[in-house]
Amino acid sequence: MTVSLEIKRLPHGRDLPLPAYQSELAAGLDLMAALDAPVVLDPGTRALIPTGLSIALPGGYEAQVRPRSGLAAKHGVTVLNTPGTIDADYRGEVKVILVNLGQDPFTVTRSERIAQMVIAPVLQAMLVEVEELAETSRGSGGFGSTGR
Ligand SMILES: O=c1ccn([C@H]2C[C@H](O)[C@@H](COP(=O)(O)OP(=O)(O)OP(=O)(O)O)O2)c(=O)[nH]1
Ligand SMILES: [Mg+2]
Repeated sequence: MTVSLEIKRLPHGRDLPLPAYQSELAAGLDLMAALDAPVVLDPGTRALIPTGLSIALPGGYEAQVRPRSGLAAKHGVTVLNTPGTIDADYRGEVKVILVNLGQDPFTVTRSERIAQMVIAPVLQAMLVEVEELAETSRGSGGFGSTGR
């Protein structure tokens, strides 16, 4: 299924290619770092990485900013707030909060693919406040109540 997405390259990202699906049926558009200078992520630290892009999603959709498994598996580098949420009414720059959970410093360089953006439908809930909720057999059991 496809949906059209308005995307704008910001001045500091104008020379970078647009994000792209890396295979025919890929779910995520890879996002690149639009950095002027490399950023060193020491172990246990995070950084807000610009992508040089802003987008206008159609109403009823969100974009999720997710880690790339290669960076996570090889370097322990992931997206801190995964999945990051891009609201349909956000017009600012898409940014990625990278965190280094590995043991070695990791250097992020310009044009490096740092995360991926998945476009997904969202429902907004219409809240209906009640005094009592419908009963279920689970009830308030959770957090391992069914065993390991
Ligand atoms: O990984 C992310 C997460 C968010 N955003 C942008 C788009 C999103 O629409 C906006 C707000 O994000 P969110 O709602 O997660 O953050 P908040 O802390 O609740 O900020 P706000 O009060 O602006 O909603 O920030 C990003 O660029 N990258
Ligand atoms: Mg918010």
